Amino acid sequence: MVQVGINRDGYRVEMETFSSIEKLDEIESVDEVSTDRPIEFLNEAYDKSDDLNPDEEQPIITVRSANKSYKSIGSKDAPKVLNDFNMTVPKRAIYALLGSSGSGKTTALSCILGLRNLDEGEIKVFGTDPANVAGQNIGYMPQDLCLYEYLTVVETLQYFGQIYGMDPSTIDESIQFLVKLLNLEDVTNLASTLSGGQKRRASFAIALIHKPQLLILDEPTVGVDPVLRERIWSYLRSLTDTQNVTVIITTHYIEEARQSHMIGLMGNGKLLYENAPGTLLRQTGSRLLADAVLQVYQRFESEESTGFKSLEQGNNFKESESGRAVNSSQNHTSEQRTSAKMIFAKRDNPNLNGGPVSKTSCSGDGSVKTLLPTARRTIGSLLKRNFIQMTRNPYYLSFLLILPAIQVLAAVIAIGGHPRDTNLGIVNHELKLNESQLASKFLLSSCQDGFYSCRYLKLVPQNDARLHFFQSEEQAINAVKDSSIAAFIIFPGNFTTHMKDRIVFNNFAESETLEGSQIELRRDMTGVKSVFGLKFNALRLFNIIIYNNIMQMYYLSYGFMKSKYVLVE
Ligand SMILES: Nc1ncnc2c1ncn2[C@@H]1O[C@H](COP(=O)(O)OP(=O)(O)OP(=O)(O)O)[C@@H](O)[C@H]1O
Repeated sequence: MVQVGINRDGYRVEMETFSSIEKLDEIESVDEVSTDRPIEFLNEAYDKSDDLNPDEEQPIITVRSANKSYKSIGSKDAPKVLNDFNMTVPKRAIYALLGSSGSGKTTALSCILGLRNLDEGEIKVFGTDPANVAGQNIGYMPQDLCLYEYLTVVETLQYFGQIYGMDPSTIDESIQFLVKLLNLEDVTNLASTLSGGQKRRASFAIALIHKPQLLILDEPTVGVDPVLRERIWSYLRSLTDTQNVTVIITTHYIEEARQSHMIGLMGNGKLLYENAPGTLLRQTGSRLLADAVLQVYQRFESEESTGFKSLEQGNNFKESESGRAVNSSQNHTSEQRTSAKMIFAKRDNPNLNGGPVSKTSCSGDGSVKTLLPTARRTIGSLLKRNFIQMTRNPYYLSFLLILPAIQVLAAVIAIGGHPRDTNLGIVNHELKLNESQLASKFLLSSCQDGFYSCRYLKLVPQNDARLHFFQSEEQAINAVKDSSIAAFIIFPGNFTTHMKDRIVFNNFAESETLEGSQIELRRDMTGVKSVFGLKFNALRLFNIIIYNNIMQMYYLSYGFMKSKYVLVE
């Protein structure tokens, strides 16, 4: 089948179209185009939309009275981006959504995809809420490209194929086809090195890779040369004609929308007109779709400024048999009808706007048995993608490698490491040291092992702490204040006796016993670094002495220590 298009110089070009993967080989010579016929031939060749027969019985998407605004924090009255927006996309149709920049096309598409929620209104996709539609059934090409910088085009396509649960041979087959279709020559190049047009084509390929039932394409032909653009449209037509696919496409190239089955014109968040492009051409008496669309907008603007007019008042569009007004649907509410501003002709085909919607079956039955392999594949492909990305990005990789070292360093700087040569005070009420003993620097060797406090202190490694004995807590606090010691430990009088009682009576021990079997660590919190380490160390020693010497025998748990802090100003 010969398809006719227009080249950059306004000349007619011809090329063969194809409708399936098998036929792709036949159209490899897309460069062999004829440029010898002027633009006049174009209109006739393009104007095929009325011959098309999308399955009008089954709208695949219906949008009713949709309202949406982007509310930012603090702003109460954000303008409506979708303002009582209605839309009906028949099954197996190419639906071109046209409108000026900022008219709300992308917003409408993102709501249809379930990426954004409406403020009011209803959207049905495959007869259900968009949130319930399985990803496999939809191919979406966003305006912002969805490529991974450090993956090649092939790897990206493989990744998405796996995510969609395709088997490797089908993925390869699809990739081969899409490479030819979209002239993706440099498929082994990283996405970051592709030109803008190449990136768009790769993004388009991602939307097509899993052969979805519904394609939503946000300006797929931007930056694509006219011959390839024509080829893309031919392919979309073949998908709708032969493979039951439905396409919604946005474009700023109005003439190319002649190849769609339906056009929807958006303005100020409303759908102003919805019909076959051929019908619009007839209604407006235009030869170019751009002229016809312009007339619609002019009419809309004049009605906006003069107030609403009824259809009969000043409608100079020719009526068409199949023409239909977007907002005058019999299925719409009276409020919707009141809000209709642009009415071209009566709607003769009730099937287009409403009726039951068939629900496409999702792949798999949703049971754990079928979900598990899919989940495994998805996790596998995610891991593979992350691994490739990581290994190709030297900065990221080096960061990942040194991250644990940075974390350890930060922890050491913040809380301090193992204490070394810390001056540790001891107030041991068990020993009842007198002034002369303290003055002559009481030595640990004089501490008798019968006291558990002595056993404890003998476990303190000499490198970690130098012990300084004090008679009272006040003396120790003063030492902390003048920085002679960083912390001190208090052993209560009869510590050993209370410890033994506690072990014997366990949960039935009296509060005096519980109090008397605790040691206190008081620390100078102005030097957070060293005292954190001290606490850990003191606890560890306490645990060792108690556990090794006593508790192990009775199978008791430990945790008798409490700490108090001294803040030195
Ligand atoms: N995330 C957002 N937050 C706030 N405002 C937004 C956001 N996205 C879009 N808008 C605003 O909503 C309006 C419609 O944007 P939208 O992208 O839907 O238009 P569009 O018709 O797709 O435009 P274009 O043809 O240029 O892509 C614009 O005024 C835009 O600034």
